Amino acid sequence: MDTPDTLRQLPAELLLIWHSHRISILLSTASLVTIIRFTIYLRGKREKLSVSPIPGSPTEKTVIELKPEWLPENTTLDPSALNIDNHAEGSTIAIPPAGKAKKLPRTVKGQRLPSKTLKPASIFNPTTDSIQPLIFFQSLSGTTERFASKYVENLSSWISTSQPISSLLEPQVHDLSYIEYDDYFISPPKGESHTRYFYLILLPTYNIDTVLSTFLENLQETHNDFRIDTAPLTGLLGYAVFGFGDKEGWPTEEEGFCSQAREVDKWMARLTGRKRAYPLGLGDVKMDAEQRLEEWRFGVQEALVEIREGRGLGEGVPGSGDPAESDEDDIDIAQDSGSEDVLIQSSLVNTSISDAPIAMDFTTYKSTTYKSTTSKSITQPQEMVPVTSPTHSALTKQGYTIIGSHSGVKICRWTKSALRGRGSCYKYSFYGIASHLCMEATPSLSCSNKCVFCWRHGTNPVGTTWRWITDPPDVIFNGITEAHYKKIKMMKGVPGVRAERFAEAMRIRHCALSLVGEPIFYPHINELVNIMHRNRISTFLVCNAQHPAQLAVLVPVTQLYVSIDASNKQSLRKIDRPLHRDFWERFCACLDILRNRRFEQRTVFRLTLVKGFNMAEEVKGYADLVQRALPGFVEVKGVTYCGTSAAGSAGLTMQNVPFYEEIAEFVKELEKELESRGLGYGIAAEHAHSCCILLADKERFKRDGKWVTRIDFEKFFDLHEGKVEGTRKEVVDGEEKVVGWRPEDYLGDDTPEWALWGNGGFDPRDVRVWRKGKRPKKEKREGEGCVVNERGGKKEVGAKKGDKAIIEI
Ligand SMILES: Cc1cc2nc3c(=O)[nH]c(=O)nc-3n(C[C@H](O)[C@H](O)[C@H](O)COP(=O)(O)O)c2cc1C
Ligand code: SF4
Repeated sequence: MDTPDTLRQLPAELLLIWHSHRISILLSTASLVTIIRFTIYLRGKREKLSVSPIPGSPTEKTVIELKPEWLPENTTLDPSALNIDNHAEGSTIAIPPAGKAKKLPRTVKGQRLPSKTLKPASIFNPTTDSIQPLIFFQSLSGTTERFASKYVENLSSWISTSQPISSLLEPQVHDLSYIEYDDYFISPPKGESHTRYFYLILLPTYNIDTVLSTFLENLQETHNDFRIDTAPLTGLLGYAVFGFGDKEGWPTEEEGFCSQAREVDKWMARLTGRKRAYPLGLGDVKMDAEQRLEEWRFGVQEALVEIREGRGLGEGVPGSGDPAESDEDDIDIAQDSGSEDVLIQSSLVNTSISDAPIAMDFTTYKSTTYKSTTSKSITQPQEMVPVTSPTHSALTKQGYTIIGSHSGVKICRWTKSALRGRGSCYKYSFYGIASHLCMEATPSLSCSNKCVFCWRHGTNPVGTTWRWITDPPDVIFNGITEAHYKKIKMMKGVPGVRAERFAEAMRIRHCALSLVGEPIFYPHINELVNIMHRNRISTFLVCNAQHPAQLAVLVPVTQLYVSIDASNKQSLRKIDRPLHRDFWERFCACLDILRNRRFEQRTVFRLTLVKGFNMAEEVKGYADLVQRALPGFVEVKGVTYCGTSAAGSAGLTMQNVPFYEEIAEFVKELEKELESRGLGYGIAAEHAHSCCILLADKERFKRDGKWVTRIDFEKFFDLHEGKVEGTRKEVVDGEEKVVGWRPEDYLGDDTPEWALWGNGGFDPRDVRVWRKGKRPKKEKREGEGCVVNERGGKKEVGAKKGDKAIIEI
């Protein structure tokens, strides 16, 4: 009978317990719920963080459907045939095109550029004249004298074995302490009628008054003497100067390293009317003088051969200045693009789109014929940029060399800057690419977008399909490298070019396949990339995310870029003005392919921010795209004003150019947004001079807590050649096997301190040069990583109309 009573009393008991303990019960329940929720959150976060794990084990891949219309015109896609190195593209399945009619094989027509005959130097007649090298030196304590006599010995022995001996005479040596300056430095010596002189000057530096100071004064006086021509030594065949100094006491050029040799080089340029035959060589007597002098000797010998063969000093950089040259001379000609993204106002590119000679809008890609702007039906493949076309001459005037009929190469302004020791582009700070070792080229001048900030689409062809006569990859490779070397050689007389960098530049180490147009448009891009790798040239390839079929089968490059010009469909349409109707689907497919292939190569998003177009309110959108493709890196750059009518008609003005602080702010927000989604990206490095900031995947590109964004290029080539085994594994026939390498296999050195976020990104070993009147009154750091220059209190960071770069080096 007890039980019913107890049951009856239970509600009252429970009520009593509730009343007396309700606070502790409520508190305990709340704590328990919090603990459970927190644990779930933490787990979720850990799981999310591992979306980009280091793949020790097989990685999942999604099947991406390639639509038939995405496949290149006149081709059928056979990924396995193109899968030259057995990389893992098999899992990015390219579904064969349903019902795509087989066409006849594409016509491949190689075309070698007709070699331009160089004008013989008027002053030297190779059949009748001979070259007399005169070696001048000055030495106070004997070091330069010793180097000079060794130099003469080596040069003489080279001359004695070089053919024809008759045209190159045995060198004569003169100690500057014992000659009459007027015999040699007011006019060339009066010798035999067919003897022409070539001066080589070897000098130490003394920051005290010595006989060297007298020599320098003499050169200066001769130049300024109103009775004498300002360039009385133009009759010389050429000259070259080598300086000896001591870095222990004078560590940098700014602090006086070899300053007198630099002065003499400058005065000789004026007196000879710019007859510098080889860049100024500099050697540290306690370190590398011997090696530098040997390199310089080889360079001088090459110059002598050129003269002997009637080619003079080469063509030189057009417009490299007037005879009154100085260090402030700017070698960049007005229409020099500077780099892939630095855009400069130029009348040359101020061509309206409607005037573009062969702009073709293939929005009806299914048709078998297409119409040019002249409405003429064309059924046969044509040359993309025929030699006779206005496009060819416009691009040539802008400094491009056109190879065959659809490839181009151009020397970028950073390459020139690095040759002069004035700093490399951001790719040096981030990845270790020294700009003087880098070639910028494209195998396709044509593109399928008409981006508002691209100044080239006024002159370069556009189209959605490849319907041109196709040049073979070896012809392109030979053509672009030859043209690049020729352009480098043209720099040898430019003031400030350093002999050792000039010598190094004669071996291309890197290729930026990004110049203009769309490189993966070229049907043999894989073979071209393989030729580069075989020649141990690294490849940085930038594509516009409009060609998923080609991207799916691209062989792994050293670093693969996708331009992310907007975060959503509307914005992308406005910015890129794509020719493809299904541009957004193509774009998304490319992101999925990039995700699938992120363990085969380093993948990068390149964001170009345009204020008022693709910046405000788009952080979340960009984060969505990063989450979708999981690139290893995100490079964020500010657009630079291009000033073309195309840009103007798209409503782009100077107001659209973001300040560096705005870019930095954007990047910080993006980092926060990615972090909130559990994606482990952090701000790794910056290059304030080109308004560029790098975000990287912390899980993959940090080692022992330090950023490792740099690349071990030699290791990359060794992996490519199979000298070293990679560590990328996949399940093949039910078994886990090594199938290739992964980006982690060719990580380089730690990112240098000066390149890290917050330190500006300028290599302290280079010399920072400001154009006249442009040096900021004050340079200060505002917040983390933002460099703000103040000129008269006005902030001037970012590009500005008429400026090649606001923060110059
Ligand atoms: C008093 C003095 C001043 C010097 N000043 C400089 C200088 O300003 N910059 C430099 O690079 N080296 C400087 N040096 C280093 C010399 O250029 C270097 O030792 C050179 O090899 C000397 O050459 P010589 O033995 O042929 O005279 C200086 C050396 C001395 C003794
Ligand atoms: S990557 Fe090469 S081509 Fe591009 S800007 Fe730098 S140096 Fe020039």
